Amino acid sequence: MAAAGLAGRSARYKDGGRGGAEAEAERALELAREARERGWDAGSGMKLCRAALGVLLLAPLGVRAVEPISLGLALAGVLTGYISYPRLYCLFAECCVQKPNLSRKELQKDLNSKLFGQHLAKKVILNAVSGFMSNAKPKKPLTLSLHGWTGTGKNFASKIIAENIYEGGLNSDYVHLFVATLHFPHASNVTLYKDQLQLWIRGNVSACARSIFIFDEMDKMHAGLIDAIKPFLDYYDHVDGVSYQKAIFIFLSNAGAERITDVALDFWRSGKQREEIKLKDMEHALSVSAFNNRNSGFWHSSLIDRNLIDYFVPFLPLEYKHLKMCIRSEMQSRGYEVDEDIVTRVAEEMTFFPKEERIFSDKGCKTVFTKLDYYYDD
Ligand SMILES: Nc1ncnc2c1ncn2[C@@H]1O[C@H](COP(=O)(O)OP(=O)(O)OP(=O)(O)O)[C@@H](O)[C@H]1O
Repeated sequence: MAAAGLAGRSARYKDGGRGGAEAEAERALELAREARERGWDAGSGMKLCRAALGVLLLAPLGVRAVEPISLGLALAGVLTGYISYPRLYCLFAECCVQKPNLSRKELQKDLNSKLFGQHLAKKVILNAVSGFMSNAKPKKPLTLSLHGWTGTGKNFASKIIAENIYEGGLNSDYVHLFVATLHFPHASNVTLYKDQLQLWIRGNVSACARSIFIFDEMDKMHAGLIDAIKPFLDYYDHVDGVSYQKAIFIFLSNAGAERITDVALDFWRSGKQREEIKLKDMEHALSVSAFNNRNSGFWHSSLIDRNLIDYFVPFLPLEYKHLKMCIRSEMQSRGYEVDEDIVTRVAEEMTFFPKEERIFSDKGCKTVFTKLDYYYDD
């Protein structure tokens, strides 16, 4: 039906008399508008508009030499094909909701094979993200707050989530990363940042409802700034005509890392496996410590107060055996054969805490890769 309607529209244009590249561009724009009305996302609409612009730009380069009706037919055919078969279009260009049915299995496989020593984070992320993505009408956006010691995989886990939703992962047009010290450096500009943040998020969610926003260094964000996005995270169907319910917000922070370490240390000292640690052993404590920590971007934040964060996800400090796993994985990704002797030597160069027991790496897996360079410097 849709294809017939659009084909009919372009057939009528053929007799319209103007011909030429301008008219083709107009037709393409009209098709783009119609595609948008039919519920296509704005990102794809924009790309169709760009296609129209392309025709206009090609005109002076001799495209006019092509017989206008054939050109029109070809262009309309391609555009109609794109509109009738969005997936076809998405084979060639990035689309909003590129993988509409996120594969729970793929996400699970990625988390299991890539993220080491984080049984709690894996479980929460898998259930939260796959459940949210399979819900056609979520009541609010998904909000995850990832907490833990440096180098334990918070950014890495966000990358895995992004890659399972958009092929471009963190480089996708629909995934946006904010780093507190880079994007919001000056305390005196908080009011300005609040306005900019709202505008940026509103613009991007209007273009793609399934946008992903990652806020790194939440513990360095000026208090109060993050509250600017509270209306977008709440249970509203629309805010000023825009629905935020399909977006994903991920907050990363070191706040609460001491609390997580204390629990992990208690388990270790009492001879229990770290895999026995349950989410309930930490989740509440994490939200309280983020809320009460003056140095946290969540300090007295209404996002916590109003229960708008869906999950507080603890990242456990990494042990010697996890560092070895990171090193092996890096060797494989560089195409080297795993050399256990080098793995051990690199892992032993790292420093561990607490001083007496030396259990947890104080930089997580963060610097093991540069240390590896030393052994392959030939
Ligand atoms: N648990 C882990 N499993 C596998 N690799 C990891 C893990 N933690 C860290 N890494 C590796 O170390 C790199 C740095 O980790 P990442 O940036 O995710 O740490 P982070 O927790 O975000 O640290 P920070 O709080 O300092 O920002 C990752 O890109 C990844 O390669």
